Amino acid sequence: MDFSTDFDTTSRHFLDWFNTQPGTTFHPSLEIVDLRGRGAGRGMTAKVDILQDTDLFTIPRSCIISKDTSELARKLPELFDVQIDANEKDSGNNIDGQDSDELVSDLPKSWLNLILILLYESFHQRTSKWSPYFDVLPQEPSSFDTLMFWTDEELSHLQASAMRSKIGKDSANRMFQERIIPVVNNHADIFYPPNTAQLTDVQLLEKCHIIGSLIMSYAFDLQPDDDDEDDQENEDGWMEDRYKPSTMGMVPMADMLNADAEFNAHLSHGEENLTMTSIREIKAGEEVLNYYGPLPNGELLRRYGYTSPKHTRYDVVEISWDQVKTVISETLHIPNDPTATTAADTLNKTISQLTETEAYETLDLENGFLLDREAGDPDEYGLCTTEARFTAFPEELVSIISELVTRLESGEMRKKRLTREEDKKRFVKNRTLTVLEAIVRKRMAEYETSVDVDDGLLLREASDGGVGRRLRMALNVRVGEKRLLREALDWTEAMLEKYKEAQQQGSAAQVNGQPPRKKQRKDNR
Ligand SMILES: C[S@@+](CC[C@H](N)C(=O)[O-])C[C@H]1O[C@@H](n2cnc3c(N)ncnc32)[C@H](O)[C@@H]1O
Repeated sequence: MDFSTDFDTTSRHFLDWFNTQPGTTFHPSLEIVDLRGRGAGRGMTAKVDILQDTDLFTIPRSCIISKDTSELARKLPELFDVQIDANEKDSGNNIDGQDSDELVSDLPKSWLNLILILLYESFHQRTSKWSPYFDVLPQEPSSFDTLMFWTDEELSHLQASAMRSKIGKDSANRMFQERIIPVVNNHADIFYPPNTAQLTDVQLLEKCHIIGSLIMSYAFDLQPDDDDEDDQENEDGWMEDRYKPSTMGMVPMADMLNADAEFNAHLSHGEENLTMTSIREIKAGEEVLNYYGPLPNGELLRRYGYTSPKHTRYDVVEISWDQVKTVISETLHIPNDPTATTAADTLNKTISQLTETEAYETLDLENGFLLDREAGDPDEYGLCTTEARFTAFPEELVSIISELVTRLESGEMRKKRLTREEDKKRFVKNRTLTVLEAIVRKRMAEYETSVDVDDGLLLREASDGGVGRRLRMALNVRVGEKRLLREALDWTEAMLEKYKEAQQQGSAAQVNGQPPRKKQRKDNR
């Protein structure tokens, strides 16, 4: 069988099915295309130029798979009536920035509901009204490139990226075993069609991972109605289409769009329908693109299984508190404290005293710190018009290091006879920058290869595709992080240089102003 014809036939069946659903619309200038050649699966392109503000397609809410439409919710209403726990309320689907173990145990009810619904619907796929839709959805582990499905060897190519600790496979297993598998087994008569073999727990667990990953990369949050929800928009008026507190659902056709940091389509949520609209002109042959939010490439890879050069502007590097503490202990002069046995004790004591103060008591050091760029938001046409630049370290990080310098190096300041407030401030700033520089260098050293080596590998990939898709994406993530560290280092060195100049000018000003006598005599000789 011709592989691509099969792919196109499945796409066509899906489109035909979509067009026969009551209330749907699909603009005749659009087509579903095969983008596997560039690792992007199915996507949608414009056949001719499409004007801004054109309705591209409309999906009635009745066509969405959710608790409002699935038979499962009617057959087992008790599963869906459960009140949302206080700690789940408004956690929405926002799983940003959480570590793996918190990640899944806190999974909101809307995710759990949709996992159960999709298990039910996929078991009844043959008779389901969504059958042609299921045919275009990935249903095998091999269809996913999200980090959950990478081998340890593949993950090792991410080197020192914090993404490796954010996959959460163990906690996902636990959550599926505790909150999904027993429900399916206890209601096997409903979940499985008559005369079908039940899955073993091992098979169910694998299926849960597939469905969980499908939801992560395909599902939408269903806002009640855009008109009622104006206040949920961010400053630029962009509501990201995922990860908001609400019901989750699978939205046929909307999820056939790929996405990028620059995009040209937007999904609005009406009372009866969801409508995808062009937010600027889409030229013939151009891909129609949605927006997943300002995600760094590592996060894009974890959730969606791809990386994009346009998302590099949102790249981040995590710095753990342990790393900060190690550098502080290696860089600052820790004074002798008769009540502490070692320098490490003195440092710990100083940190405890500091974090007990009002200014720092709410700071959770164990969360670490995030380096990123000032990247701005896409404009109303979905374009990123400002250059993304590293402009500062996180305020809390700078503040805590400055405080520790002030407390730990007061003896150094005395030794240097720094009595004027401005001299002390300059000293603290300088030492803070020195610590920050050392932190960045240490973090850089954790990656096994340099940017140059990685660039060489990426060049090889570009010329002969030699390194493979997953290694290329891992390279994109780790190179992006290293470039950000490089920018942070350049910025820090430039600031240190500025302070050095200011210090020199400061001492020159002292000489010109009220110079110490001894020095003046010496200079005059
Ligand atoms: C909502 S689906 C989009 C349709 C999908 N391409 C398909 O074939 O079904 C999201 C998935 O599409 C892929 N994708 C989305 N945007 C992409 C892009 N810019 N480049 C490559 N793959 C992309 C990723 O695999 C992602 O998990």
